[in-house]
Amino acid sequence: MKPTPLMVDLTGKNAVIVGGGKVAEKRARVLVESGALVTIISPTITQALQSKIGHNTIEWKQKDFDSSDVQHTYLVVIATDDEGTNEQILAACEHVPLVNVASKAECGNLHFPGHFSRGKLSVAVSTNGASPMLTSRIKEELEQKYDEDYGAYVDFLFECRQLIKRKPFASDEKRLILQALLDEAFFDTEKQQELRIHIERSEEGGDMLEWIERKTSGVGSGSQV
Ligand SMILES: C[C@@]1(CC(=O)O)c2cc3[nH]c(cc4nc(cc5[nH]c(cc(n2)[C@H]1CCC(=O)O)[C@@](C)(CC(=O)O)[C@@H]5CCC(=O)O)C(CC(=O)O)=C4CCC(=O)O)c(CCC(=O)O)c3CC(=O)O
Ligand SMILES: NC(=O)C1=CN([C@@H]2O[C@H](COP(=O)(O)OP(=O)(O)OC[C@H]3O[C@@H](n4cnc5c(N)ncnc54)[C@H](O)[C@@H]3O)[C@@H](O)[C@H]2O)C=CC1
Repeated sequence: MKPTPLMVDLTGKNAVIVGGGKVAEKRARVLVESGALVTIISPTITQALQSKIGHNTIEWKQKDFDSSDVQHTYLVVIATDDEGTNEQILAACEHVPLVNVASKAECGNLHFPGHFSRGKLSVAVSTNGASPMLTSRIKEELEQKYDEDYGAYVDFLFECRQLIKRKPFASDEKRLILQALLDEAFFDTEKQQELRIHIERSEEGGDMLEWIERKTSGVGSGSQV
């Protein structure tokens, strides 16, 4: 497998997880959050999974796997603790677009990276299966650096960018303004509010840049976050 990081929309897609253990539990959480319609095929499931059945979008078929379970599905997670069964499931998945093999990741075409979100910011870490523990450590470091408050800051950047896109500024000015918004001064919510108002009123890119320069330590001064 030669992995390519992509963002994928799974809303309303059928996803089958075979196995109901700890790995199935982790994958079910991610898939339900992404809006997929999840079916678990397994004779047993964990307590945590049991508490989710019937709510949101998880269904449980309490049975051993057979090949009809993976017809008409977009994504399959193979996560039983029986290697022979896992191989049999993989053989039945030829037509399935996305397949994750929990016990032998390189046999499928889908990996689950270590991942967290802060509002619109999404951070995913992968070592291409070399060391899940290193992934976990790097993810934890980044979670501390980009803490819970970061989501609101990314929302602010999103809003400003939408406003700036609609302005008649020259494209190089737009670029400089978008870059200047990354100055750490704009972590401050009062300054964010002032800036929003100023962008709304402003018709001149040059003036806008001068105003930002006065509010921050200067465009391109290296204090970007
Ligand atoms: C390919 C991949 C996923 C996939 O797509 O299935 C994969 C594959 C495998 N993991 C295995 C083992 C372990 N995985 C963890 C933990 C995590 N594993 C995660 C991701 C990934 N693991 C993907 C690649 C990520 C990358 O590219 O770096 C994390 C980050 C995210 C998550 O799982 O949600 C999560 C950290 C949670 C967090 O902090 O967020 C631990 C440690 C623990 O549990 O504490 C162990 C035991 C120690 C060890 O073995 O290292 C085995 C062997 C199984 C066996 O022995 O049978 C395989 C199979 C193989 O190696 O082929
Ligand atoms: N990718 C990853 O991050 C990791 C992968 N693994 C691998 O993932 C696999 C699953 O691990 P865990 O969830 O910890 O195992 P587990 O033992 O907690 O759960 C296994 C599940 O498979 C079910 N099962 C067994 N035979 C079945 C069949 N014929 N049809 C349907 N379901 C069946 C069992 O009822 C049970 O619910 C193992 O092969 C393990 O090596 C383990 C740890 C991490």
